[in-house]
Amino acid sequence: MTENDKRPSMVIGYWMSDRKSQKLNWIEFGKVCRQHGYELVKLDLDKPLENQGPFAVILHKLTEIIARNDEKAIQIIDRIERYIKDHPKVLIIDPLDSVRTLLDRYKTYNVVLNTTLNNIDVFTPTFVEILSTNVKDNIKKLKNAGVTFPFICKPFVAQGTTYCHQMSVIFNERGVADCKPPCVAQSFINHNAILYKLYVVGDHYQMVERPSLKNFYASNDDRDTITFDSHSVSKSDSSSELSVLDPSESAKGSSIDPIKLHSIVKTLGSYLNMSLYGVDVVVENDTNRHAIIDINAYPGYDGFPDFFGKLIDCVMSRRAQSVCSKAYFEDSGFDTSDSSDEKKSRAKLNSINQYN
Ligand SMILES: O=P(O)(O)O[C@@H]1[C@@H](OP(=O)(O)O)[C@H](OP(=O)(O)O)[C@H](O)[C@H](OP(=O)(O)O)[C@H]1OP(=O)(O)O
Ligand SMILES: Nc1ncnc2c1ncn2[C@@H]1O[C@H](COP(=O)(O)OP(=O)(O)O)[C@@H](O)[C@H]1O
Ligand SMILES: [Mg+2]
Ligand SMILES: [Mg+2]
Repeated sequence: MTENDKRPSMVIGYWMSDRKSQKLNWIEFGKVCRQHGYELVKLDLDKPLENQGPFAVILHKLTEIIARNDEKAIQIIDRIERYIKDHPKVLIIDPLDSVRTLLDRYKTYNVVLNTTLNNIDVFTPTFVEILSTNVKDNIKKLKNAGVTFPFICKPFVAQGTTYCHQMSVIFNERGVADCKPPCVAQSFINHNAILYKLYVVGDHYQMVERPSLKNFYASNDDRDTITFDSHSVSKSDSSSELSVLDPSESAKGSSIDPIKLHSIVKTLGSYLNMSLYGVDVVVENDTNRHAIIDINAYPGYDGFPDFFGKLIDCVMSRRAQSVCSKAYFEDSGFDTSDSSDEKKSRAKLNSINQYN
């Protein structure tokens, strides 16, 4: 009998950085898993996964490896993707293609743009990708796209690198030279320095309030670009001077609309095909429109009550869904290991779900 034969049938293979598992106190999740009949096993990314499973679920935060994109990282991701392809019954939280979309801010904003959220005054501020250092061309591009001053420049890569949270606020044409391509330029939305973070775990979500950037206004060529690291502004313990409203401005609170938050979660979950994600929302002063400014794969969940309880619940309900849909389509003669059939089956399932 080998080590693997002794294991219970339901193993959750997981990977995240040691830093993240320590922060989450991940050992406790092992206990929760055992109470629900699962065993939690950390993946050894340097070895074939075949010898480490069999896995019922793969749960991961691989953003930093996907974003690294060097030879070794590519090899690791290839190995994982091959395993997933060869074992179509393994549930993956979350699919790597969905995570890749969220690693690219430009793609992410386009996803939001194409949802129906606009109908309920939830929007993504006007944005454009900046790929060149040619200031004249960039000014033209910004104008054509309708990006207005001030705007915020964000690195293309959204997560998993040291530079991806380095941003700048640009006030005038002179400042356009400070854009560091490849980046996304996005109109700045004044929101009285309050950020709402929506943390999502499957069907559960929680909103927490965080500090954010103060209101900014366009300024003729006299105002210099502000550069900042977002992690020094919008963490629960941040106290940046960039969050202090000017004395002339009243700190009237914006009113967050719980129905809008609910719609954001219900809508984005299916568009993104993600179970573990976070959405940053700001409420525009005066209009009260809700702007989605950032979406993060597997965020920090700081302040999320009973995170592990909700996580195991999410794993179990996603498994139930995927077992049911696979069984249904195997009965109907679909080859669920064939990705084109998988797409067809998903489309069919979606149409069935509309009637349930
Ligand atoms: O560690 P935290 O709590 O700051 O979590 C980070 C998230 O913060 P949040 O929970 O939204 O306040 C953070 O969200 P923001 O982009 O800061 O809004 C990222 O998701 C970050 O991921 P990565 O390290 O860039 O891959 C997250 O970092 P990881 O810990 O997941 O690496
Ligand atoms: N369009 C915007 N308008 C106003 N403030 C913004 C906008 N986009 C980002 N911010 C501010 O910048 C911070 C970082 O931006 P975000 O897109 O969330 O990047 P990160 O992935 O680094 O968290 C936010 O927490 C918010 O304070
Ligand atoms: Mg953010
Ligand atoms: Mg982010």
